[in-house]
Amino acid sequence: MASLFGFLARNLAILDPPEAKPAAGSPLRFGILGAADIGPNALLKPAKSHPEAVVYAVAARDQARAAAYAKKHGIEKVYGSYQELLDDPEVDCIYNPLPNGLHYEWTMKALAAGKHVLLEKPAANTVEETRAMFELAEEKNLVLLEAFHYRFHPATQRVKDILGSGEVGAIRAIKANLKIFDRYYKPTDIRYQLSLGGGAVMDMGCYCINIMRFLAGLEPTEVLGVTHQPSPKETGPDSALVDRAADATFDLPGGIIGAISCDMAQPLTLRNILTFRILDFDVKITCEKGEIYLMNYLLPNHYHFITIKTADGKQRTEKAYTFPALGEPWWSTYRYQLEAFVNKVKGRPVHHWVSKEDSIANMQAIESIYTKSGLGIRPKSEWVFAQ
Ligand SMILES: NC(=O)C1=CN([C@@H]2O[C@H](COP(=O)(O)OP(=O)(O)OC[C@H]3O[C@@H](n4cnc5c(N)ncnc54)[C@H](OP(=O)(O)O)[C@@H]3O)[C@@H](O)[C@H]2O)C=CC1
Ligand SMILES: O=C1OC[C@@H](O)[C@H](O)[C@H]1O
Repeated sequence: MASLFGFLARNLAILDPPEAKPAAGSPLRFGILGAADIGPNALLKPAKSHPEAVVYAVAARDQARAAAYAKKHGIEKVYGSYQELLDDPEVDCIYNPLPNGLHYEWTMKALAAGKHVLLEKPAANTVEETRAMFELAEEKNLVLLEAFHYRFHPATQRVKDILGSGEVGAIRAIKANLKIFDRYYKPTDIRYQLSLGGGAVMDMGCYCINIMRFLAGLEPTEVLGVTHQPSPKETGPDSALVDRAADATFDLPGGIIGAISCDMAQPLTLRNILTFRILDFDVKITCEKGEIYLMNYLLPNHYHFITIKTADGKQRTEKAYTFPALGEPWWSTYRYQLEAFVNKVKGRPVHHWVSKEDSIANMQAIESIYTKSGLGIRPKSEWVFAQ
């Protein structure tokens, strides 16, 4: 009963977080590029409970759309073009949730305008673009973070700590899944458009790859095999080049085998429903002296569990919603991420981070899968950076 109450209380607070009292000094003013669907969960709600973050402006290609979004979410300033927002000197930080294929262009423009950037995953369409963005951020002494929000949550870090403790011994294999059911995304969704950087490996596989690399603490040396399903024909002329779903296996140093499985439209068959395959956000780490399983690594703030099986046949379950000295049970992955982002911009220590090298290596693994599958890497931006 107590845990049911905890679940409900936590999830109600995630939906409508308590408002923080503004801290003394000037808050960081964020501007959002695009009236994006993910904006409320990834930034607007987390900022509400952050004493030093304010979402001050939004820009959309259509000013009326930006105005409607601003009204709905209580955003002060509205722009009818992304560049106008970047030109606003009142904006300190940009949140870039544009389609993947536009990440590079608008992140480069934001950095060139002197703004820190919280950039949605995957960082860009290619490794080359990813590297260029991070190099410009370094050159300009600005913060750039690829928004792998799940990495900032205590549950993810707890799994990493258990692995590091030696309790279950060395890792032998990691299998990460991320699947969502059919009809969750419409055929017109950005995720199905090749020119916008579509594909399951880009959209969902990027998380599977990221958690595999993070937990192993190693980079894959080779893609051993890939299978993929093309997107439905009604998604557009490039559907054959846009993976609706993909499975890949990797060789990691030390003989570790990594496997990922992602699907943007898992068929709603009775078998898939009964075997819990239609919503699958889990990771299993098989080790020399046991096994760890994390159910829901993507959004563990809503609900998750970590099962630890040891060689002596014992099994226990853990949950981690807060760090010993940071967070509230209702803090979402995005709220933990915002905490780190604000601290980084303010020059303070951060509890966790996703580095430049990490983002480049993740993109490298994505490219390796697309190359091995024969689909080819996603098209690089036609926009050319001229400083
Ligand atoms: N961290 C997370 O949990 C999540 C991350 N994401 C990532 O965020 C990004 C956006 O995803 P999501 O919010 O679902 O996307 P949306 O479909 O809401 O698109 C985001 C914005 O892209 C803009 N846009 C610009 N050019 C185009 C174009 N040619 N076609 C369509 N849209 C365009 C639109 O802006 P305008 O308003 O100006 O028209 C739109 O508001 C992706 O990179 C995705 O991977 C998505 C979901 C969850
Ligand atoms: O968090 C997420 O999960 C589902 C994906 O399709 C989305 O883009 C993403 O970032």
